[in-house]
Amino acid sequence: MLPSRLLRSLHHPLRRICGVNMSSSGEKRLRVLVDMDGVLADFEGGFLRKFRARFPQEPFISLEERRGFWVSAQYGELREDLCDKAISIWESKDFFLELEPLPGAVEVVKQMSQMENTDVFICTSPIKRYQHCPQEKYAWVEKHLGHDFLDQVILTRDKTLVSGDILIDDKPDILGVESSPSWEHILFSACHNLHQNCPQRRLTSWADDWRSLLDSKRTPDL
Ligand SMILES: Cc1cn([C@H]2C[C@H](O)[C@@H](COP(=O)(O)O)O2)c(=O)[nH]c1=O
Ligand SMILES: [Mg+2]
Repeated sequence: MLPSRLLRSLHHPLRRICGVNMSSSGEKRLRVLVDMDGVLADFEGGFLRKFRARFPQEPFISLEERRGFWVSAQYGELREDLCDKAISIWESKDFFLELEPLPGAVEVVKQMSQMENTDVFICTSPIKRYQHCPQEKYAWVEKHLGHDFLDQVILTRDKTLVSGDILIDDKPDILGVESSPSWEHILFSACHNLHQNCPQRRLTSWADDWRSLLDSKRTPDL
């Protein structure tokens, strides 16, 4: 790796060849990956509302009682057939599109993406039943963040393959084929992970100090 002062004097394509993501002013750019379900979009709230509306006679799990990432698993433990009933909710048309943004999420992502030397990408996993979900995820981003933001959407079922400095995600275990992902996983607090003692640094909500978190990952200009 070349010293950053030397890299700054190089032309842009060479900087890229050297594998360093630098701005024209010579500072290293921070790449932030932001998850969607449970971080930007209220998956848990949207699920519970639609589950109760569709299956009013069935037992349900309140948000306070949620434990573990997989909604389907906890419903299956409650009663075996409830697992498939839960899955049928997020496989339905308009489920992903109609999710409400979590408080502050849209405003923060807009602010973050306007920060100097900061690139923000939405990194989200679609379900395998693809009839509605992938298209609705794009439509959600367009609706809440605008058409231009579609350039910054990454749909993948393996986030370990995506390079970045930070991944803000509510899933405590993010696994894939890459055993050593480039990003630091910042755990976004959600009803299902509140009671878990996880090793990651947390962002407790979008009212938390996300700016300091980003700054802690910026490398000082040498
Ligand atoms: C809770 C839960 C979620 N899913 C699906 C729904 C989303 O497509 C992904 C989560 O995506 P993220 O990028 O990790 O936020 O998982 C599911 O299939 N089963 C569940 O119980
Ligand atoms: Mg998530």
